[in-house]
Amino acid sequence: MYLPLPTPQEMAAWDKRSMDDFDLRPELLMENASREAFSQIKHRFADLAGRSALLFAGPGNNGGDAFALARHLWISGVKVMTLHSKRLKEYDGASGYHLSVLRKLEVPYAHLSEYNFDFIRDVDIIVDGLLGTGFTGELRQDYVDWIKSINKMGEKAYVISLDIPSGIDGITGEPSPVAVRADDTVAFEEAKLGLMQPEAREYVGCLSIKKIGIPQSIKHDSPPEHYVLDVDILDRLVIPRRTMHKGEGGHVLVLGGSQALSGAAVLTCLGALRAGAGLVTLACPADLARQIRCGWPEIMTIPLGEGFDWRREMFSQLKDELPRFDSVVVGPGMGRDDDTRAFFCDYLENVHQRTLFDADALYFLAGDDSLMQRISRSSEVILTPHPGEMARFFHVSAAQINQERSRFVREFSEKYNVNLVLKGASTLISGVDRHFYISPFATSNLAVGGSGDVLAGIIGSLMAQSLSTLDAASLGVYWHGLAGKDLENTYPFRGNLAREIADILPGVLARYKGKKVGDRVFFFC
Ligand SMILES: NC(=O)C1=CN([C@@H]2O[C@H](COP(=O)(O)OP(=O)(O)OC[C@H]3O[C@@H](n4cnc5c(N)ncnc54)[C@H](OP(=O)(O)O)[C@@H]3O)[C@@H](O)[C@H]2O)[C@@H](O)CC1
Ligand SMILES: Nc1ncnc2c1ncn2[C@@H]1O[C@H](COP(=O)(O)OP(=O)(O)O)[C@@H](O)[C@H]1O
Ligand SMILES: [K+]
Repeated sequence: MYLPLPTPQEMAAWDKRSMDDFDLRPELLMENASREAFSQIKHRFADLAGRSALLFAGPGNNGGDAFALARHLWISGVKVMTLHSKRLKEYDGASGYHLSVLRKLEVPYAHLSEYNFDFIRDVDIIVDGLLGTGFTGELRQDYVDWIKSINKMGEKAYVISLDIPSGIDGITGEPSPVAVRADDTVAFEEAKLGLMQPEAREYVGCLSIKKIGIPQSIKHDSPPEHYVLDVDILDRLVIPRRTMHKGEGGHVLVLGGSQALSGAAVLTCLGALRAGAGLVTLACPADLARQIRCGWPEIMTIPLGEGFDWRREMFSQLKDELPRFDSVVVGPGMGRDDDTRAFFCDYLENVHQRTLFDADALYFLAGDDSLMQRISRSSEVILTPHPGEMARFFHVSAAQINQERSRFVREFSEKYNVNLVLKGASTLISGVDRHFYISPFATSNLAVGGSGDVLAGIIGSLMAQSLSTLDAASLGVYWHGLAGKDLENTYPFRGNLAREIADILPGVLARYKGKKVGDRVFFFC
């Protein structure tokens, strides 16, 4: 459901406790790690005997993993060359141990700085064991050159990165300034946070997570701050009873739409209906409601006042009706003028406890901290900004938000203590439980106008179906991402409509719910 995403520091603490409290020797963990990488290579190459492999072993334990792996490949008949970054006598600890076994087996090795890559013609397998979670800062120049050589050879050869592609920052996922482009990355024990950041996507290749024997209790006692959403989050949706009635599917109220932007509110309603809400009602200015009713018979309407514009007085018409709804989505296509703002302020005075704030509602909230104070510390509300909307809360640019997504989300959560979804590739969710949940999906098929409106409807629908707000957000973001990913098959060059994201939701659920994905992070390759 939620797979741990430790930072390098959190991972190092788990490693240390394995040794200190359980006497698990690092040589053993390294052996387990190398065996897992070995089985991944065997998965790619049916017959290993006679193949050639070039292993890059860095100065730390990541290099030790490469030494242990070199032994497995050698024993399987692979022509192995191990390239080490520091002098042999400088290796100690677990890496030194695995190196010594390798030397006894007389596996060929050479010092990286003395090795001439010009002589390499064809190599089948390249193992990247240069740098793992101990990498910090900017790569030194010799590493930049080695990584560039790996990537050059990798145009033809298969490249596997141990734990993390060398050069990728374990927290931000950024190449610093270059990084290995792997076909496969085998993350040991858990995927590290950086691997799930959008910046790392083009380097990681197919990511698998392989256990190496860290005791469960250690992870339980010191849980990480971040998690990635996993496919079994879909199991939160139970198969509906055959005898259910529509009221049991939840009733969502959408407050949105304006003359210029009626489509946004309709898309939110469609998202809610396709995500299984039994009833969806759109409340909007009367003339708009009349138009929408003609085109969308499934959407019920509450026509407010007269004309096409929002007015403060319209709220009195709605106030007494609010309790009959199971959730409210406010903001899509609502507009930003003063009268609309006045209506919104009145809504905030009487806010439904299960409210999702999106689009123009976020615009109003970001512009006036006193409005935010009215909903802060409400554990069942949720805000779903895209980076541009988030930027308004912090008076920075969207680019600045994207550079430090986790930091801004953390600051926001600490200040207001509400649930938050920061949209975009690798959407980030923070719950009032103070944990962070990252979506595994980056797909351009979701980058289309109206896609966020659909997401608001999905989450609103799940909130109405009695899921906790955090589960509704996590499941909604995953389901929406899965739909986008699925659309890649039909529309590899994009061109899908936002409406189609909503329309395929039930089919996507039927196809992927309960699907076993083993230890691979679904859809990452
Ligand atoms: N611990 C365990 O039990 C297990 C750990 N495991 C494995 O160990 C990995 C973590 O190992 P680790 O901590 O030794 O770090 P790792 O990334 O190999 O090397 C760090 C060294 O890199 C260097 N360096 C740093 N920054 C640099 C830069 N900017 N530019 C250039 N060089 C730079 C610096 O060395 P320096 O040359 O400066 O002495 C530093 O000392 C982990 O990812 C997993 O694969 C598994 O075997 C399972 C058991
Ligand atoms: N490259 C991408 N990868 C994954 N999801 C994306 C990507 N681009 C956009 N999305 C998702 O699509 C939706 C876009 O929402 P938003 O920007 O609010 O659009 P709109 O206002 O037009 O509805 C969000 O859920 C966002 O996370
Ligand atoms: K590596």
